[in-house]
Order: sequence, then structure tokens, then C-alpha cells
Amino acid sequence: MKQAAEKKAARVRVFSRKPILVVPSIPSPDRAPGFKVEFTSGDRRRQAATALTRPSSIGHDTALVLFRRDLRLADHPALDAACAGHERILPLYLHARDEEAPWQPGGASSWWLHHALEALQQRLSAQGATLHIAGGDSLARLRALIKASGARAVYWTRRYEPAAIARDTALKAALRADGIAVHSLPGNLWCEPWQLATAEGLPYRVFTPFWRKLRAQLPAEQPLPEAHARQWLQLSGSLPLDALELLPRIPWAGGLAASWKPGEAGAQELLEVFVDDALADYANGRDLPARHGTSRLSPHLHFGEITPRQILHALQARTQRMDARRRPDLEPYLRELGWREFAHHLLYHFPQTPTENFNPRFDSFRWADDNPAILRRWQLGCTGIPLVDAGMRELWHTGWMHNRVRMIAASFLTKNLRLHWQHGARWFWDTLVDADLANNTLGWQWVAGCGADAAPYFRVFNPHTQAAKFDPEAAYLKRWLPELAKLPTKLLHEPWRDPDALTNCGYPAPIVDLSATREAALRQWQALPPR
Ligand SMILES: Cc1cc2nc3c(=O)[nH]c(=O)nc-3n(C[C@H](O)[C@H](O)[C@H](O)COP(=O)(O)OP(=O)(O)OC[C@H]3O[C@@H](n4cnc5c(N)ncnc54)[C@H](O)[C@@H]3O)c2cc1C
Repeated sequence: MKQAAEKKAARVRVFSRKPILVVPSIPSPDRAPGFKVEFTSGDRRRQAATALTRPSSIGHDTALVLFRRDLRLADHPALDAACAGHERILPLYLHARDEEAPWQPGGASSWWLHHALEALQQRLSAQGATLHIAGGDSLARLRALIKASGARAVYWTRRYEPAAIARDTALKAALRADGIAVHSLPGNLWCEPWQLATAEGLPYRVFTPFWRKLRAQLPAEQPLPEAHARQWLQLSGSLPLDALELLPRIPWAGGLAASWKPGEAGAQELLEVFVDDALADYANGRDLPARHGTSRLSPHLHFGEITPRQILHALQARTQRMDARRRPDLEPYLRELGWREFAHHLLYHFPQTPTENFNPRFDSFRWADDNPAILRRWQLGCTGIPLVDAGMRELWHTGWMHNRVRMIAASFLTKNLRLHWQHGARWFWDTLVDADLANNTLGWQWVAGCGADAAPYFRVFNPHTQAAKFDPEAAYLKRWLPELAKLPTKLLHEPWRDPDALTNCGYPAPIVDLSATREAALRQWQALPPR
């Protein structure tokens, strides 16, 4: 009888989502004071074993997993390796804004980060775990947490931004000197930036040969399933998420909240919608800003809520089940993900490029003098050029802008207004939910003509021709410029042709003459020293 009762009690504990083992006082040799340690079983299948863990062994097989731009539980090699190699895992987020300088997350990214951490916390609590949140100097916090938990190992997913590499290198050296095993793993790219090189062993500077090489070796392994720890460790002293003050004090983020669902589940939902609706016509649809013709996965990819390997396998699995004659061509979409890989390859090998021209020939280019009033009109979507303004207002409202419109708005700033591309890159950095140092740098330098494999400088987008071609019904313009919505469609592409109508609807006249500024920009470009 007694045995049966004990078995039943064990089963109840095993399947409970509540902490099954609470250890207020740990006999770990060097436990820091001020922390309380708790355990919850993560993987139901393995819980029977964990229930037998003796407190005296706590700490010796514990690992910390640091979440950064990998805010997911599935296809997470670092978390997976930690769970496979250790009995207990402390899932951890360290907030250290200063360590990201000079590219601390902007307003829109911070909004996203708050909700992504919230979503991650929800995913962890479904396994009975709690994300430990701490702030301040990363090394000091890690050392304190290592001491409190008795952990002997730290895991993280690699990052590729110069400030993150410098910080991680220092962390690794200091922790290893303390006798801690540090494991940094890949997980957010198809291919590590140093794994591809030209025949001469140099980094690529041109996309097409880079893509050809990468395309031939896309990951064949299946994405990893959701990771489960044998035990999740919980320490007291975690900050509440709100203490990170990621949300805006002035409530400007309503449009973002209406447009996005940060987190792993939101990413999977978008992927499904894309595969069902837009993938088949992606080659054409991706250029039409009025349509949802692209995946809109960029913020989810940036925060690591989905991996390019998960996307690749989801697309392949879905299309392989289809009749071969109806199977959509995956190439155009994979190629865009290839641009993301190329951007990371470039940022890793040329870390100065977020602030310096990739092509030094442009160092003597004569940009216009800084003009805050003109810049402000561009930022707020009041230039009098409808497609540019529609894009800038979409960005302001939703934290995202369609790729074609990004190119046109960037071309207008750098060529027609001839303002330095850094002004644009900084504004995008603050306002995009997908602000990403690699992709943003590549995008701005590409449009400005000074980047690797960039658009030739003389390619100046004409916003009116582009609007007539890619938004022929002016549906996109009407959506974001409601004051123009009543104008006939043809006039909407070039509203200054009817000055009276313009005045009546309260939309500004163009701040510059497009063809005169284009000519002026080309003259400056021709004055550059030869290559
Ligand atoms: C001036 C400028 C600035 C940009 N800044 C950013 C940025 O900060 N963050 C960002 O993620 N993208 C940036 N891009 C690239 C591109 O505009 C976005 O990645 C794309 O619009 C995101 O929408 P999507 O997810 O629907 O793309 P999809 O068409 O569905 O493409 C799938 C994924 O491929 C990647 N991708 C697509 N196009 C590009 C590209 N040109 N360069 C690099 N990766 C690409 C993105 O990760 C994207 O999510 C910028 C482009 C320009 C011209």
C-alpha cells in the first residue's frame, strides 16, 4: 500500500508544471548570498530521473544559456547542446544596452524586444521554466549568476556585429580564465561568415558568386525540435521585464502592436500564411507594395524567433508534397535570404562599413550640407513625393517598409536630396522593427552606390515611374496618404500637376525638382576620382 501511494505521489510530481523541487539553501561550496534556487522539471519524458536528483549534486552539472538574438526554443543549437550536456539549465537574458554602442537598439526594436522576451517567457513557462532577466555589466552579472548557481558552463548563439564580437570575445576569455566552459554556437545563419571564401581565400565582395557557392551547400539537416531541459533552474532576483524600460513612455506604438505578433508563434504563423498565399507569385508579388507579397519575416529573423534553416525546410517540405507542375519556384525567395547571408558575410569581414563607405572612392563625394528641416520632412513623409511619403509613413506607423519602397525612399534621400546615407541608416535604425546592422548597412550602401556590389550610382530611382509601374491603382498611396485618396489615380502619381487640387487636399508641393536634383547628383558623382 505504502509503495503504491509513493508511486502515485511521484507521478503527480512528475506531471506537475509547478516546481517539483525547491531548494532554499544549496550546499554548493561557493553559492552567492541573496539568491534562492529552485528547479522545475522541463521534459516530462525525463522527469522521473530528475526527481531523484540529490541536492548535494546541484550546481556541478548546471549550465547557463544566454538568450540574445535567438529568442526561440526550437532549432536552437546552443540551447539544444546545453540541454543534452547538462542536468540543469538556467535560461538567461542579460540586458546591457551600453555594450551595443554605438548601435544600441532603437525605439521600434526595443518595443519588439519587450514583446519577444514576453513571448519567450510564455514558451518557457509551458515547460515550467522562468527566464531569468538581469541588467548591467554582462561579465559581472554572469559571474554572480555562475556563483549563485554553481554552473560550470555558459552557452550562447553567436552574433556578428562588431560590438557584440568584441564583447563576446572578452567575456569568453574572462570566463575561461575563471575555469568556466564557454560554448558559442551558430544557429541564425545558413553559413558562418568565415566559411565561404573566394578561390583566393578572400571574402566575397560580389553577391552572385557568393550566392552560387552558398546555394550549393544549403543546410540539409533537419531543424532541431524544441529543446527540453532535464531540469530548469530558477534563481530569485530576476528583474521584471518592465524594469528594462523597453516600451515607449509616450504611447506611439499602437500601429506596431496592430501590425505584429512578436515571438516564435507569430513567426510560424507568418511563415504559414506566406507559403499558402504569396510564395507561388513571389517573383512578381514581392515588388508590389500594396500587396502582402513578401513574407514579412524580417523582424522575426532579426530577433532569432525563426531560423533560415526552419524556413528552408518548411518551404521544401510544403512544395515537395505538391504536383511538380504546380510547384512554386523557391529560387527568388531563397536568393533574398541569400542577400541576408551576404550582408552578414560583409559585416563580419568589413566591420567598419556601418559608418564608412565600403568603396573608399566615395569618401570625397560632396554630400549636401546637413539640413535638419529637409531631413525632418523626409523622416515624417512630407516631401511632396507620394511614393516616398507613403513609404516613410508606413515605416512610422508599422515599423516596417516594403523593400521596393525602401530602395526608392533611400534613393531619394541620397541622390535627390543628396543627404549622407548615414542620416537614412540612423533613421531606419530607430524606426524599423527589423533594424539589423548587417542588412541595413548593406541596403543603404547598395542604394547610395558606395557599397559592395552596389547599384551603380547613376541608377536614380524615379518615384513616379516606380509608382506607376508597381502601384498602378495607387492602392498603396491611398492607404498611406489618405489626404490624396480622393484624387483621380493618374493624378495621384504626380499630384503637383494640378496645383489647385494639391492646395485643396493639404498635401505639400515637392520639396525638390526631381530631374534637376538628379542631374546635380550625377555631376557630383562624375567629379569623383577614377576607380
Ligand atoms: C535602405 C534599405 C535598408 C534596409 N534595412 C534593413 C534592415 O534594417 N533589416 C532587414 O532585415 N532588412 C533591411 N533591408 C532589406 C529588405 O528591405 C528587408 O529585409 C525586407 O523588406 C523585409 O521584408 P520581408 O521579410 O517581407 O522580405 P522577404 O522578401 O520575404 O525576404 C525574406 C527575408 O530575406 C531577407 N532579405 C530580403 N531582402 C533583403 C535584402 N535586400 N538584404 C538583406 N536581406 C534581405 C530578410 O531577412 C527577409 O526577411 C533594407 C533594404 C534597404 C533598401
